[in-house]
Amino acid sequence: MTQERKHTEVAVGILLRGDGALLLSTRPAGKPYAGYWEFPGGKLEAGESVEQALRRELIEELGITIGPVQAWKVTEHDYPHALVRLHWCKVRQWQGEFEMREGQAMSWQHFPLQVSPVLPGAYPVLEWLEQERGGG
Ligand SMILES: Nc1nc2c([nH]c(=O)n2[C@H]2C[C@H](O)[C@@H](COP(=O)(O)OP(=O)(O)OP(=O)(O)O)O2)c(=O)[nH]1
Repeated sequence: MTQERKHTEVAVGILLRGDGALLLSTRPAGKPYAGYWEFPGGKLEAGESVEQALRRELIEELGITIGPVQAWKVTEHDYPHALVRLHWCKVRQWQGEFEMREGQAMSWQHFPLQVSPVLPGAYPVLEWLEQERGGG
């Protein structure tokens, strides 16, 4: 019998600064793809909405409290470790000082990105963001 792989639901934040820069951070040691650059976020816990998960994850990972969350796109990526459904949200306001609570590195980036490698699940969204900026 074939079994459908169950999706892992993930909330991902695209933090946009006034000058158009976006925030990327590295995946902590011990996780799949450790050291790869990604947008901050993480898996939904039981009973959580995308927005609730994103608020929780950004406090846990970065120490910031986010303002309005704009649901933007939904993508899927099939990794060896998981089939993920990524719920991409734009965030333009937040409060608090950035603290890398999981030992990550962070970087505000413009296109073309100056960091690599980036998680493959983020490629489509990076392309759309770049197009929005008239970059190609
Ligand atoms: N945060 C984030 N995850 C992404 C991106 N692109 C992408 O494919 N993913 C995938 C990688 C992981 O399989 C999944 C996120 O899960 P995770 O392991 O980082 O989440 P988590 O912080 O809740 O992890 P955990 O340690 O609590 O299990 O989504 C991205 O840009 N940001």
